[in-house]
Amino acid sequence: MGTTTTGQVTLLATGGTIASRTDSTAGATVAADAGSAVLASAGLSDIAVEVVDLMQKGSYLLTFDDMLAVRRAIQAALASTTTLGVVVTHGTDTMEETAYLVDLLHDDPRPVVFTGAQNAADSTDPDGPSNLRAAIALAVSPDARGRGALIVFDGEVHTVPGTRKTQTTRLRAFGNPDRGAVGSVSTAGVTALEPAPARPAPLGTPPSGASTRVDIVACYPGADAALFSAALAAGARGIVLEATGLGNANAELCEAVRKAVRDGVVVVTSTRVHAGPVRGVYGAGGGRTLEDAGAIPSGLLRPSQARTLLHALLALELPPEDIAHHVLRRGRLTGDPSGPP
Ligand SMILES: NC(=O)C[C@H](N)C(=O)O
Repeated sequence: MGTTTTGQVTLLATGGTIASRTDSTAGATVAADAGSAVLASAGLSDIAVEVVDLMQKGSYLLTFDDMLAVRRAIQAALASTTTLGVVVTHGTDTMEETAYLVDLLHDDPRPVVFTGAQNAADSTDPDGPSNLRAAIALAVSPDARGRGALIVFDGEVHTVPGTRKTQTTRLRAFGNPDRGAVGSVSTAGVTALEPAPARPAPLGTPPSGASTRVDIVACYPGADAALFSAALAAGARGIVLEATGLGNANAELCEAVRKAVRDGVVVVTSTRVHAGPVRGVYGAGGGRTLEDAGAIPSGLLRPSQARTLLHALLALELPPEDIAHHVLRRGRLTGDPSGPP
């Protein structure tokens, strides 16, 4: 790897395809390997790695509180002054949510690097070992300090806001359509990163998010307010709209949003479009009407991360004005050219 280090990396294993094998009788692929097996697959001998087995799950099974458990395990690892950085092995489906929650709360200069795999550990061409080698190289790199959480996958390094899973099968699984990758890690473990951007102050860590319900409601041609109302009836304190285009809905949904906001529910408008900011431009049920109804535009955050942010802010019991401030500010942090953070 070419890096001389004193200290160790903590490998926090949570499951995912990087730890998965296919059961020949059931024919299904499930998380099966402990962290020690995941580490052994990387074949590293020149760096001390301490393995912590936190869970063994496909990331599609995780709850908000599982993600908070990842945050707490990172804090515990960083309590040791000899820990240089933390690598989290994680399923790819919801890595963008866990990494974003960790990034929002991270209050230490040492790096937390998320990685995983597209091909299972027992496949003919597993990508987990090379991704893990890159993640460990990044975790010990002085260049990675002060950047919060990072995602490394297929040699690319991403800051977390705005980054998401963009491929179901190809090895380059993650992308940030608005700002691109911020660096790379070579197969020899050499890291090259753009200068670190300024980071906002970390949020406090909520004790739990289990009693805070936040739903995502999709907008599409002909959508009525039935699903939005069902979310409210189920107890949602926050709703993220996966709106169309610049962040548009329709008159019926806007009316439902107006009533919900009046009742204290926080509504955030995101979009189903790949890239670009949400903007309140259109009336008659569009994004401008949604803003008038009290919905907060998510900037460049897509529904998965807008929901994670809203969940954290509501679990922290912040007042609605503060929630709006955080959503507006952090929605711009992914590189929206329309304004400074
Ligand atoms: N590639 C993956 O890791 C997908 C997996 N099903 C997960 O999210 O756990």
